Amino acid sequence: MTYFDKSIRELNQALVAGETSAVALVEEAFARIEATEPEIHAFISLAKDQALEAAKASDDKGYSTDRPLQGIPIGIKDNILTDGIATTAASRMLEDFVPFFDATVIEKLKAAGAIIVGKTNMDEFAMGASSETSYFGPTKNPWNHDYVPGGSSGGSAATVSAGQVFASLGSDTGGSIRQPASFTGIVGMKPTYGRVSRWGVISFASSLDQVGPMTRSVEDNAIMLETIAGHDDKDSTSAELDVPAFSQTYKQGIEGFKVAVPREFFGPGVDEETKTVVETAIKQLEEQGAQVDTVDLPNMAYNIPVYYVIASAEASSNLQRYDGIRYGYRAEDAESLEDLYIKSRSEGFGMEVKRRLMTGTFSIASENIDDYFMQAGKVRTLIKEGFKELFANYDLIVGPVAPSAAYKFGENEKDPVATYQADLLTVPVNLAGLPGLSMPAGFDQNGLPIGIQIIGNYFDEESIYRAAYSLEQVNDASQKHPE
Ligand SMILES: NC(=O)C[C@H](N)C(=O)O
Repeated sequence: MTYFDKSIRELNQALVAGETSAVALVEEAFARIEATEPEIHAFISLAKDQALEAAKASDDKGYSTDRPLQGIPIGIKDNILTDGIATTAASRMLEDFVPFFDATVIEKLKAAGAIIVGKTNMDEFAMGASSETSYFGPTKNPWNHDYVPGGSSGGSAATVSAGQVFASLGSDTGGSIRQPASFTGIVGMKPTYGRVSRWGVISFASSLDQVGPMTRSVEDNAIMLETIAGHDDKDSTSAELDVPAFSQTYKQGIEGFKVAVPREFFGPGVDEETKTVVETAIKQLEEQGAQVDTVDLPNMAYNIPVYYVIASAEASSNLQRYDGIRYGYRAEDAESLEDLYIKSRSEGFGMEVKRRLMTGTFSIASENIDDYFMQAGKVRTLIKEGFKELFANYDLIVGPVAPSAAYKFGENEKDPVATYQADLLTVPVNLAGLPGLSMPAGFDQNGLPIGIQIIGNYFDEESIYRAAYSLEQVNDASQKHPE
């Protein structure tokens, strides 16, 4: 019997009833990984021995319905530290780095009994939107191997979409959970900034980064977020708020919810198929009891420049630690200290990372900071204000996740700015620090998934899950899976 079309709760019931075991689930996960991985390449490293050991311990302990994640095989993005399992951020710089402690989110997942099968592929240091910038080579889209799975959490998306594991963790700085979820037809949640601890997560842009779950259903997603969320003394940006019971309230419906649809989310650059699919899904939300209004969201045109100034500036500061001395890649035959810095960083970082570090360093140089970084900060405040005004009157904001479905490999390679511009619908959510979810809404003419984005007010992931679940009941896009 195969369990790979089952939800986490169904698996838990099967484990409680003794119909299967964690060892059987892990073995099945690895059988599927061995069958599909040569084509898909969702993982940078696998941890079969550790996973089987954890599965045995889990089976010995026994199961109960209040521990839904116990015994469930999951994947973890390779920028989240895992004790004893290599964590590379898909960079040559960290190729040999094996952490000796777990990130807080990993501690929490392990405490809940989840079983880590491996570390998923990604764009190098999470910089990219196609997983093509990985030092270890790209991940393929399980729906069609000629197409990218999105990024930067492309491996986490592909492994869940391909049914290798039941859930994964991704990180989202400017869309890195939501866009690959959209491209691979799964559910991806970027929680509110501060909802989930980032202690032990390799920093990219600290005012934007958030960790979140990627799953095949809304219910699975709510279970995962409930497990990883909450205040952490080790991360001063994590909010001192109780975690709502997301996995209990998601079925409460959306009768009377006020939903805003910004005109700007359907502007130039967004293709017609995407608009049609998302508009149909919005009608379905209306049929479920939501009151939908078309609105204006000002300052949308500034999102991309503001994001790429702020994210790159923060990256240039965060990535200074990779200097060839403390840890990470060290170039051989350096002739001086400066030479060591230059050679190690030149050889250890890939093209896209270097591009961000150079533009980021430029925008915080003393002669430029007022014109670039400070200016971007001011516009960011205006962008936040725009959302705040909408949320004074609305419960949710919805629109597309990305301007199109997945594209073919190599399509954006020569034009990094085109790749940046495709982030236009996801980055405003990070700039404002709001929660946003992507879920399947339909398909394009090539049969590739198209997602809808549901954005909530600060720390209101609950309303997002309620809307997402309501839509999941009437929209059949979530029912389809790649062959
Ligand atoms: N990291 C992300 O969230 C993805 C975004 N496309 C970036 O490259 O910055």
